[in-house]
Amino acid sequence: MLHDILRAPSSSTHIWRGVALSLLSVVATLMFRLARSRLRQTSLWKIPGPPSVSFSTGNLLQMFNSGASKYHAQITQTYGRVIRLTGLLGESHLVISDTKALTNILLQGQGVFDTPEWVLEGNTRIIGPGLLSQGGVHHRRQRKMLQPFFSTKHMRSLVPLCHRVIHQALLQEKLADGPKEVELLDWLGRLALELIAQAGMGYTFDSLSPSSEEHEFDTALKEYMPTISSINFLLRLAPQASFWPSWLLRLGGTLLPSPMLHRMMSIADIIQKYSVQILKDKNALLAGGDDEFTHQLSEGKDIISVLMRANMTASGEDWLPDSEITGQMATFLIGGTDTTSSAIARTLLLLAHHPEAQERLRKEINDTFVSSGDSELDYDELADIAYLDAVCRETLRVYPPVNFAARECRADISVPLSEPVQTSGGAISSLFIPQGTNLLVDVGGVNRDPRIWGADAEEWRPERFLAPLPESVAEARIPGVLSNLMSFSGGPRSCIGFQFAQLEMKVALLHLVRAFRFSPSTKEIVWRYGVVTTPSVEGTDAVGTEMPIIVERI
Ligand code: HEM
Repeated sequence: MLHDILRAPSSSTHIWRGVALSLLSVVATLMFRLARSRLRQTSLWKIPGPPSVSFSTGNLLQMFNSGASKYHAQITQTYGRVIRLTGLLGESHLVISDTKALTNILLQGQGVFDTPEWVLEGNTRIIGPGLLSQGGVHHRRQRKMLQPFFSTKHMRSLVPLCHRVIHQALLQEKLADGPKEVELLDWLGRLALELIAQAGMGYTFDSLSPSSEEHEFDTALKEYMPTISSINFLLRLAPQASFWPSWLLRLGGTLLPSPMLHRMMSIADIIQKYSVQILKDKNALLAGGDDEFTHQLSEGKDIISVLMRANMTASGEDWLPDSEITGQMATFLIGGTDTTSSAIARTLLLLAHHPEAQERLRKEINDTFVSSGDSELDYDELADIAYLDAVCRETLRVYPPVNFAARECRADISVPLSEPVQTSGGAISSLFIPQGTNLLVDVGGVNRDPRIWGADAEEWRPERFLAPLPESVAEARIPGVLSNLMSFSGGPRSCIGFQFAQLEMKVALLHLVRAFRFSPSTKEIVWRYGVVTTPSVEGTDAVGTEMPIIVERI
């Protein structure tokens, strides 16, 4: 048919001829780019890795599905610290847990390794221009501007707010009696949402008041991670559409027969709608004068309020457009909600399965309250509860909520390895990474590496952090922003909220473990692998997340 169109003499077919030629040139360009990138990557073919199971999707379906944690553990065990996976149409991906290579990759600087274009483009379309969507110099500028809000000094000032929000949450009726089975994940999600909304934006969604119905925003946030994980493949095409206007992209998305993509589009709309509404409300407060502004929940000291106030007198490149402020809000809500609720949920479930650890933690918490003599603990008193710190670290080590950090190599480079890797072409002591290669920083691979942590690396044993760690841990020089762990990644793109996340975990566990005893429900909990690992009940649908647990007031 294409042949007929190209040969058709009639002038009425000129348009069709033009369309066909354009299509041909797009396909030819894509084929050329594909061939060039595959040729560039031939040096990676000798790297050990599982055989590809599909010409079109390689190993990606095995690696990125909700039950992939077993596959992930199996390939790490079989192929070691540098693994080649096959991606779309024969593309090579590297999964790396070699700490020397990771130090070079993560700390190298964003000129060489940065978040992949497809992730940045997808985030821009879904979240807006926040920290998770920016690369290179734009990212550095935003990061520098936001960093002071995540400093230890600022964290100290947030402790009273965290206590207050958690007390408010504990007044919620369904946790008041017991023993009874409670779906705790939803509650933890609302808690994490309120904490980041109040501390980061001086705003409340009121999602903790006893009478509040499930807010559409809570639902959207809860479904965000499972939904985005399930459209991973489509997002990889995002850079091809980077020049498309939003309306055309939306039309294309609507026409694609993918219910999960449609759900993602409505989640993005809901997040956008509320971010814009929050900014509008705050602008109204700001217009009411300084008094009104400082009477917000955060007394005007939250990140967004400070940015807005600075914006009033800013000019040139210091001035932030509304889209960047709302993009930042959406970034914090997405980056700081599911991750934290998943970490607290995991810790409580582990404590439910390890009653002796739960008792020990409760005793240490109660002893600290007695010796402090205060009704509330400050930042240093919290930090001094050694077992609480050990429980949080060990949970983040064995069960990191985020399994991978993604990077794309922007220039040909060789990185040194901690130990030689046996390839089909002989042993190599440095790894050549061609430009354009996608990498997965294997967070769990480092955190649970038996050669670093010992033979019991897979075991949850908080006591390991109360004694000196094996020398192999220091020798590994793990490049994580949280010492010895990769759970928050490392380098200029590491988790900016890592101190806040730990503060939230500690304050939540402090009050929950003091007031309630937790034991496992009879329902089997499975942890679904995705951008963030989330709990659900065995046999329920792919985006449903829940964690029933038995709660009893002490
Ligand atoms: C236990 C909870 C959390 C975990 C495990 C976690 C983990 C991570 C990881 C692994 C990354 C990717 C880093 C990379 O690509 O190298 C990240 C990025 C990020 N996280 Fe977290 N996170 C948590 C909580 C939070 C919280 C509470 C916030 C609050 C604002 C937050 C905000 C962010 C942001 C904005 C980024 C992007 C940083 C950038 O690109 O510069 N996270 N997080």
